[in-house]
Parts: sequence; C-alpha cells; structure tokens
Amino acid sequence: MLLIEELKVEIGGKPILKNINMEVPQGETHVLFGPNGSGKTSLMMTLMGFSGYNVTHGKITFKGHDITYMPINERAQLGIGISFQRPPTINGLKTREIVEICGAGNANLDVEKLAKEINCTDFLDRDVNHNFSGGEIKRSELLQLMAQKPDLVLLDEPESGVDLENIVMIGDTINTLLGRSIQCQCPIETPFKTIVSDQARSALVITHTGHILDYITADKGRVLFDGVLCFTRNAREILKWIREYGYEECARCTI
Ligand SMILES: Nc1ncnc2c1ncn2[C@@H]1O[C@H](COP(=O)(O)OP(=O)(O)OP(=O)(O)O)[C@@H](O)[C@H]1O
Repeated sequence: MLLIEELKVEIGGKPILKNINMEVPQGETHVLFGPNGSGKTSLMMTLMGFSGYNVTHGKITFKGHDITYMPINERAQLGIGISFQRPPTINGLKTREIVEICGAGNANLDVEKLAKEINCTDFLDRDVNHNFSGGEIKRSELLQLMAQKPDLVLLDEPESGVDLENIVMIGDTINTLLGRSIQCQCPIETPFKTIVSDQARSALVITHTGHILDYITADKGRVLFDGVLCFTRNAREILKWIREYGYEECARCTI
C-alpha cells in the first residue's frame, strides 16, 4: 500500500528526515512514536505532499504509483487522507461544506447521517474549527475522513486536546473508519483482540503519549528519533519501554 525508500527530507535547508525506510501494507495500522521535534509530523506532511518539505533523496510509492513529487490534490484523489494535530481555523467555510468537498467522490454521502454517528451535528453549520473545543476539532477531522474514505489514513496525535469521555468516541470512530473492531479480553497482558474487516484501511498514527493505544490496536510500532527510524516492534511493547526507559535510552540502546 505505502512504501517509503531511503527518504531524506529538508525544511529550509535543514535535514529533518534522514534515510527513512518503511512499509505499511494493505489493511494494517502502524504507530509512530517519537519525542517532540523528532520529525513525525514532517513525515506525515511529506507523505501528503505539503510544500516546504523538500525531498532530497528517496522515493514514496502508494498503491504502486510513485507519488514522491505528486501534487497534494492528486494524492488525496489517489486515496490518502490526513487528520492534523492542530488543523487551522477556516473562516467563511462551514464544516458541512468542507465535509461535502472531502466526500466529493462519494455518491452516497449523507453528511447529516454521518455527523449524527459521531455527534458532530452541532457544529456542521459553524466555520471550520472556529472556537471549536479540542474534542470537536478531532471529531470534525474524523468526519472529513469518514466522508473522504481514503485508503491510507494519516492521523497526527488523534488524542491530543481530547478529554477522557471524548477519547472513547474518537477511538470508536477511528476503529470504524479503519474497518477494525476491538474486543476486550483477558489477561491484562493481551487486553485486545482485533477483528479486521476485508476492506480494512491502512493507517499511520502518530502518538506522543500512547494513550490512543488504550482504544485502538496496531499491527506494528516504530520509533523516530532525531529524524532516524530506530526500531520496529509491537506497539504496546515499545510504549512500555518508552515509559520505563525514555526515548533517548531506547534510541541509544537500539542504535
Ligand atoms: N515549517 C518549518 N520551518 C522550519 N522548521 C520546521 C518547520 N516544520 C518543522 N520544523 C522543524 O522540524 C523538526 C521536526 O518537527 P516535527 O513537527 O516534524 O516534529 P514532531 O516529531 O512532529 O514533534 P511534536 O511531537 O512536537 O509534534 C523540528 O525541529 C521543527 O522545528
């Protein structure tokens, strides 16, 4: 689905991503951990094709297409969607309108019905993100993705600014969007069983705190440290190590 090979990215001449290699297969959810400033958001912005993220080396392939230098709108049309950590306020554009734009290729789009499902009806007719609470911002982002139905979903810190009640809904919505259902089970060491549908979407999820992993499951976790991917393992195992030893020690130990 997504293949990144030897990717090097600079911002304003400063190297930010240093030789990234990774693959996200069809239907898998991968989590990206990393301390502040390690380059997680830059990787997502590069994958989506935002300007200012200059690819100086390497290749990004999505669904067999070389998208390394493809314009952002073509990447969206090809099936990549993104939820930002801090999306901008867009005055003069209603949330309903942006959802309709996101779902332009979706003939069966019913904005009201979708909004009801994730408790977004209250702000459909407000300007995008204008005075939205943290939880409303994240729900609005997910509503846009539900309308777009991308094959690859990029989620930048979906739990940031969200309270404990909203995070349950955010987790449920992400699972619905990705086509994964979660069953709780014992023992505590393996608390979740994941049922992945045939049409499951692929996802790359950035998390700084790891809280979202109490509500969604992942097939793989990776740690990005100072623009370098240090290691790849079970996401919950990585989280345990980070909590115990910290990022620096984890990176030092692996490198
Ligand atoms: N537009 C920009 N101009 C200059 N430097 C930038 C720009 N965007 C990002 N950077 C720098 O790139 C580095 C990586 O930033 P990035 O936001 O990708 O990190 P991050 O891992 O997502 O951090 P956080 O967890 O705090 O969100 C930082 O040093 C940051 O200051």
